[in-house]
Amino acid sequence: MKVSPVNVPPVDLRVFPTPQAAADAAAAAFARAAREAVTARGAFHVALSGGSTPKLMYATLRDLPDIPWKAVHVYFGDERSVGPDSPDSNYGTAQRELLSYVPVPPSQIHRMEGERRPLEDAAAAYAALLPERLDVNLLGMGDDGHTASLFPGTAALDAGGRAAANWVPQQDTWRLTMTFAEINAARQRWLLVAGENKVQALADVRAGRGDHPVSRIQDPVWFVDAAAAGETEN
Ligand SMILES: O=C1O[C@H](COP(=O)(O)O)[C@@H](O)[C@H](O)[C@H]1O
Repeated sequence: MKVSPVNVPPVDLRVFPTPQAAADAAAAAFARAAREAVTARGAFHVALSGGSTPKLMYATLRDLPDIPWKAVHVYFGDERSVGPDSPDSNYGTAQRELLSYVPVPPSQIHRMEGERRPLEDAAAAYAALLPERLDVNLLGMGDDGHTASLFPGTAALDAGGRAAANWVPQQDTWRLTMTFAEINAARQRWLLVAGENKVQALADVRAGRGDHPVSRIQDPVWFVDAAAAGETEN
């Protein structure tokens, strides 16, 4: 089934001069959203993304004051089919770069069990532990326009439910991923995107071209560096 892009202009796209400036802005937004959610509902439910882009944001976040970490509940938008100690684990990256520095109670950190087999059981278990509604879903975008582990042409693009196991032929591997239904049910969706290698996919999305999975995210806030936005000077 072909779904029309939904985040074509006008979109909330914020462009920053450097990857660090984009990361700092996303970290500041995280701190603000956490305080607001805790004030309003007593907890902040946030899903983190994988890949390398969020590392700068994590490094900023761990030093920001006034984040109510004890009321933060952490989830993941996707995971590789590996255990938590693998260098490829999205949970492992978040643990090393952020969670080991901040006082989030371990019982409030909910990783996807990438080592579990069959992987469908891990997806079902994850769907069952997700909160009623995430406050913020922090996502990234690959240079092929994938987001979470929703890659172009893969079955999970059209999966129902909240989480799915997804065969990704481009990577010759299985992944765990939140579904678009779950991503779009969050109160807010943020895309943190940096690097020249993302420029074509982002230009396509902004122009409403192609069928990039990331285009199915409804009303995202984009935190983008100038290189990804194609705004660097020659
Ligand atoms: O495979 C993945 O890729 C995307 C983008 O990663 P990046 O390294 O280019 O930042 C990421 O958002 C996703 O969570 C991850 O598993």
